[in-house]
Amino acid sequence: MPLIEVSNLRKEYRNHVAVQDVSFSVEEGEIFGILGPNGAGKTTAVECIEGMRKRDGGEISVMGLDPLKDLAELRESIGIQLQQSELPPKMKVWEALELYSTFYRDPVDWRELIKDWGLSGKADTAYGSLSGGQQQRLSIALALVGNPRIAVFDELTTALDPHARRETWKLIEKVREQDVTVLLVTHFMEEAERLCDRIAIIESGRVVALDTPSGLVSRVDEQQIIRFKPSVPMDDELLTSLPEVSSVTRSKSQVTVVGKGNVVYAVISVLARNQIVANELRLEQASLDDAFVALTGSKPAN
Ligand SMILES: Nc1ncnc2c1ncn2[C@@H]1O[C@H](COP(=O)(O)OP(=O)(O)OP(=O)(O)O)[C@@H](O)[C@H]1O
Repeated sequence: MPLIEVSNLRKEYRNHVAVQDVSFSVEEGEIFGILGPNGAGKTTAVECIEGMRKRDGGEISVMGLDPLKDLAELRESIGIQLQQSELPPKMKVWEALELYSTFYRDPVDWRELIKDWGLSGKADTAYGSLSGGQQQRLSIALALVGNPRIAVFDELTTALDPHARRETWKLIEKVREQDVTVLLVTHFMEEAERLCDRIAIIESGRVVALDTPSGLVSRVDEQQIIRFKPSVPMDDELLTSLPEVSSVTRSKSQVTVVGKGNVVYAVISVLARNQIVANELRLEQASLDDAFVALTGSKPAN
């Protein structure tokens, strides 16, 4: 039985529908990703699962519990990451952990969490004096202090530099190794590809695709991507008029053509007929970025 089951979730804010119709299920032990452009409804959907917001329609079951009816019970089993502004800057690491321990019936020993999450020696440090990475580790430790079976991380790495982001990925994997199922909201394609067993891509409040990272990529796999720098200025119309070509975009002097079937032959032939040489020609396979663009029409975050 799935640990989390969401069916036809709907949530409106006044006259704006943030989540139209979202369904997915999360199996025990998974890192399940929710990916989508800004404003797609990702945070609203997970907040309905956590019981932080009341849904307007659909069904949610978290370990058999309904967030609308069984909130107190649910809070015992779901660890929610701390938002940046939630702790007073002068609160010490041990004070935060001890305070959070009092919220739960069966907390783990926070002294163990301090060791596990690399905060030894920082117990007496004020939250505001921790580095970004240390604050992130404390945020994870606080999510785990109630000994949850599920942890929800929403944009955990957004504010971090690429190095700290990669360090945090190791921590998220470590959370899973401790038998905690992870629901991960992210903007980052690389993060989703690296960490998630399955990903739901949400756009405009709907799930537009749900699959493993490689399953998502294979949906656009028959697409081919050709990049080159034309030897002379050229009109995009030459390429967009080809039936094999689905899009032509430019970045500085580079032309990127996406198409299907015999698109490589078609493009090279039309360039040759017009005496255009394709310099620095590269052919690429589809990636999760391309899948995201093809499925949502939006550019992924870098
Ligand atoms: N409290 C609120 N009141 C009114 N509208 C809201 C509220 N919270 C979110 N929205 C709107 O609902 C839509 C979905 O927002 P949500 O934060 O769930 O999206 P998201 O996919 O998490 O976006 P982001 O990636 O930018 O965080 C957006 O149009 C947003 O402006």
